[in-house]
Amino acid sequence: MPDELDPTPYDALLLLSFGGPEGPDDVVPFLENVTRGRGIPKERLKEVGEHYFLFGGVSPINEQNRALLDALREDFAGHGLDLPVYWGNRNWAPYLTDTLREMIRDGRRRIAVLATSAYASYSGCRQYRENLADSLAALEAEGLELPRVDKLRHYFNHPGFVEPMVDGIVRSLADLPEEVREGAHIAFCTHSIPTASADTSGPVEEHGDGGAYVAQHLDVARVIADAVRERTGVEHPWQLVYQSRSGAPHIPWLEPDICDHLEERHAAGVPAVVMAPIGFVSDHMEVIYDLDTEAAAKAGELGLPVRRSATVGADPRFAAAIRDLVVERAATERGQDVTPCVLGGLGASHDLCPVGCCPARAPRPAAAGADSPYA
Ligand SMILES: CC1=C(CCC(=O)O)c2cc3nc(cc4[nH]c(cc5[nH]c(cc1n2)c(C)c5CCC(=O)O)c(CCC(=O)O)c4C)C(CCC(=O)O)=C3C
Ligand SMILES: [Fe+2]
Repeated sequence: MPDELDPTPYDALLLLSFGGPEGPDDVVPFLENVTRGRGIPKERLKEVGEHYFLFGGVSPINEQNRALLDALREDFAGHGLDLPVYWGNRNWAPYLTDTLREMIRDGRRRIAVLATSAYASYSGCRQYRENLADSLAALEAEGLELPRVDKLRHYFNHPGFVEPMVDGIVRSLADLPEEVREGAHIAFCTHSIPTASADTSGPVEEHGDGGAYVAQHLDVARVIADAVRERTGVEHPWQLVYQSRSGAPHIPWLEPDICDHLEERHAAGVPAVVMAPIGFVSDHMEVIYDLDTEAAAKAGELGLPVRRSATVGADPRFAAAIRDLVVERAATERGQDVTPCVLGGLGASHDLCPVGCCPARAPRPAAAGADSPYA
């Protein structure tokens, strides 16, 4: 029997994700959920709807979360961590409020929350905390006694998140034709966000332009590029690039876009590019459409060989990293000294988001942070 790991004070883990449509009839209501009050142009929405219809109206994200749940349950059972795992989404069933209601009915009082977003930013952090606050408010209005929810730290620099991505890039390089392999560049890809949200994603005084969002991506990209060099013996030049821009054209978002980057690299004589989607936890629509479909088509037009490396998905090392994050935070909450497991130069990010961290355009209640209205 493995040693028992102590999850005290936690009595459950909640996997908190985005959600996605599971058939053609789900697409429009899903997009309405995503974009409510977000000021996204109608044209952009029609276009994004088409991306989903191209895949039969099914986003892969829910299946991937089910696979991650299986991996987590297997990992916890195999390591003597007795902690039930639940799943709730922001934008599609199972909805967060329904999952939290079920958790309360099951007697869960202190819940660790893992969001399927590895980096700081409004979209990846505070928006999930607002979703938690909204759900808690709804359940309080139903007369239920609220549990305490704690959001686990950003895990972009956890080895269990980084190592599977290194493997994936090494595999993608090996998969390129031999004559272009050595000269290949790596494009580390992540979701573009408005530059104003990037700048406020963590203290600009500390991180400079692009805030914590850009700094965290650059830090992990450097770690991955170094590890790839160690594995292949080749120095592959790299750059952080962006994808999936939405919003109105006059609002500045992070650049360059991956498609422009491929054009620019091709013009500069670069023989091949590996697109490494480090901003995403699994192969969801942003990856299978924006990279595998759109950017791959652009590369095809250019005659530029490209490969897209794997996301962590349900890799057992990622499940083990999540176990580590739970056990680490549990020990911290019990007042013990812990040494967080991290790579790179930034160190472990905060357990508790400080007041005003990654702000929304209009202030709204957000749970699981220093400015939470809940215990
Ligand atoms: C940083 C970030 C992540 C990564 C972190 C994380 O994973 O959380 C992410 C993930 C995701 N984004 C997703 C889908 C969408 N995001 C949209 C819109 C937006 N995303 C934004 C940012 C991010 N998004 C932003 C600033 C907007 C503009 C509107 C707003 O300010 O809110 C829209 C509206 C249409 C469009 O404009 O594209 C859709 C449909 C899906 C599900 C995919 C699937 O179904 O497989 C996932 C995992
Ligand atoms: Fe998004």
